[in-house]
Amino acid sequence: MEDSYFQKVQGGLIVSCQALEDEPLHGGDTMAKMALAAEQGGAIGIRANSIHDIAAIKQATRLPIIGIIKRDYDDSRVYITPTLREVRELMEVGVDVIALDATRNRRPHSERLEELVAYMKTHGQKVMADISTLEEALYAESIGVDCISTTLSGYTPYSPQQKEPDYELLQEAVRRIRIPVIGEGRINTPEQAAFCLKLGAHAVVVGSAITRPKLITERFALAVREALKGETH
Ligand SMILES: CC(=O)N[C@H](C=O)[C@@H](O)[C@H](O)[C@H](O)COP(=O)(O)O
Repeated sequence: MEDSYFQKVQGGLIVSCQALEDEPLHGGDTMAKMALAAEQGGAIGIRANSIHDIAAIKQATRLPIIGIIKRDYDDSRVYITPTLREVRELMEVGVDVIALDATRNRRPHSERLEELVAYMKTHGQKVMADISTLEEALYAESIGVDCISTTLSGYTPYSPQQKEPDYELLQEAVRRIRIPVIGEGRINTPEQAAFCLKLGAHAVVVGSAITRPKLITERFALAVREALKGETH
C-alpha cells in the first residue's frame, strides 16, 4: 500500500516557501501567506525552513510539509538539517517529512547521516534525502530513506554546475531507485516542472521561481537590460 503522504503528492507541485535572514521576506507570517497562496494556486505540498515558519504555515494551511532547518556550523559545509539537534527540533514541531543533506560532505561534530536516518526511522519519521549525485541517491536509498530529492545537484563541487535543472540525474535516479524521486532545484518554469514529471519524478518542488521575488525581479531586470543591447536607435 503506497504511503498516504506519497499518494497525496504524487504527480503534484510542492512549493518551497523559504526566506533566510538576509532576504526581504524573512520573518513574520510572510511564508505562511506564501504557503496559503501556493495552496490556492494548486500546490499539493509545502517545503519550509525553520521552526518559526513551519509553525506559522501549519496555522495557515492543511497541506503536508517537508520540513528543514538550515543552520550553519563552523566545522562543516552541510547546512540543511545538519545534526540530530535540527532533527529533534523538526520532530518536536511535527512535519510530514524531514529533508536533510545526504551528500558526501562531512556533517558537524562528525555526526553521521546513517545515525540521523536511523533515529528518524526508529521514531516513525519519514525522511527525504537531498542529494547531488546518483551515487548519493543510491546510498541514501540503501540506508532506508523514504524518498530522494535532486535538491543539491549543482551545490556540491563535484556535481554539474548548470542553470537548468539536473534532468540527467533525475532520469537516472528514476531508472535506478525504487523509492519516490522528487525533482527539485532550479525548476524555473511551468514547462520545466512538467518535463520533470514526464521524466518520472514522483512530484516536483519549486521554490525561488515562485517565492523569491528578489530573484524573480533580477531575472526580469536582466532580460530587460539585455533586450536593447546591440540595437541602434
Ligand atoms: C540549495 C538549497 O539550499 N536549496 C534549498 C533547499 O531547501 C532551497 O533554498 C531551494 O529554494 C529549494 O530546494 C527549491 O529549489 P529552487 O529554489 O531552485 O526552486
